[in-house]
Amino acid sequence: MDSVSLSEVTVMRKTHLGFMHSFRQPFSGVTISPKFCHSKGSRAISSSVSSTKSQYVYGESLAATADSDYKMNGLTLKNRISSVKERLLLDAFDDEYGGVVVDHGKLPSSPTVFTSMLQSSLSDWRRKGKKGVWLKLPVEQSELEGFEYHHAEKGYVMLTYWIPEEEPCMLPANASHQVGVGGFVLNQFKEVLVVQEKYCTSSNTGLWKLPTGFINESEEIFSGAVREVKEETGVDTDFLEVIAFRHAHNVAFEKSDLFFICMLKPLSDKIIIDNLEIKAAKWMPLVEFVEQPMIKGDKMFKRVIEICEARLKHRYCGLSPHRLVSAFDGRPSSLYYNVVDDDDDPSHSNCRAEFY
Ligand SMILES: NC(=O)c1ccc[n+]([C@@H]2O[C@H](COP(=O)([O-])OP(=O)(O)OC[C@H]3O[C@@H](n4cnc5c(N)ncnc54)[C@H](O)[C@@H]3O)[C@@H](O)[C@H]2O)c1
Repeated sequence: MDSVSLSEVTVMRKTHLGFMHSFRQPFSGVTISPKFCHSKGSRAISSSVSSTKSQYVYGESLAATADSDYKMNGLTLKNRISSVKERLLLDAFDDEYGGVVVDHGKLPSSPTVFTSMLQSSLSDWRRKGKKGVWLKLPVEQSELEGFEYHHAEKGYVMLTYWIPEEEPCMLPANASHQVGVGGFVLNQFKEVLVVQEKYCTSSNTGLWKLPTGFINESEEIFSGAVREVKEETGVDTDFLEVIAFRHAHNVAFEKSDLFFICMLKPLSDKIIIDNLEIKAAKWMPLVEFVEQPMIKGDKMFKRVIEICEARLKHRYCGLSPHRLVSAFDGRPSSLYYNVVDDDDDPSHSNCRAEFY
């Protein structure tokens, strides 16, 4: 992913950012402490940028005394802020996970003001019990001599520069997708394993849904689905098939989303929920699950359930993973396909597998 996830931003007087020495203010006075947030799943960022516009709009009625002028939020202000720095906070929005997203369009141009506002803002967010802070550093506000941001990981920011002026830039773009998985787990009583999420949009409050999550870096889809179901519900499962996948765009900070819906066979039935993410989990009769207005009225989930039901009746067949090494790149990998009929060995057909 190409955004920096900051669990903590420490403001210091001197610059310790290595290459970021070349950043124009306001960032050259800021050190990002390496106290990184452990991110669950492959996504270092989340789709939570769909934030609710809210409170942290400050900076008005400044009784500043003058050293030099600077611009902020369209207002001409003074650069001496000692008398007001406690009151000056960065513009930010709440996200749906109890965090804040700083409005990067309204960052002050003065380094002193930025440093002070960041300090005050962090104190304010801490006091209010906020969790994750998202702070985007626009490339326009840096002096990188023509370099562009390519992507960022926890320990670095990768920059690129294309030298030949007469040739188009051929450097490959950053990764464009996040990969999610959902588990459809059905028991012998025709009950499906469902959860209620702790953090969700108001329209989804009370919805019983399939366990979903993101796969980790270098994790297989089949093991990621089993892990997510285990983490959220405590139920052990065996992977059976990818039943369908959805491709959606502009989901997380402009990145696309691949969502693999997987059929899993339950190996246990005792539910132990993950209190951090999940409000409740249970085995719910499939008929009741399907009757929920949000499922009934949602084209995707309605179709997913129809496909799963067709699969239960052996009228449909999903894709199962087959491990192989391709001579093309020499890497072990998983090829997902279905074996509908294998005359030599009918037991090979993944479409004959039962669910419980
Ligand atoms: N949740 C659904 O109802 C739903 C519906 C359709 C598709 N999907 C797919 O499921 C996959 C996973 O999506 P999801 O909705 O389970 O993921 P999500 O956005 O709920 O994130 C998973 C967990 O990560 C944590 N998290 C995410 N962003 C955070 C933030 N900004 N701050 C703090 N914590 C944060 C939360 O604990 C959250 O429960 C995706 O591919 C998505 O397209 C989900």
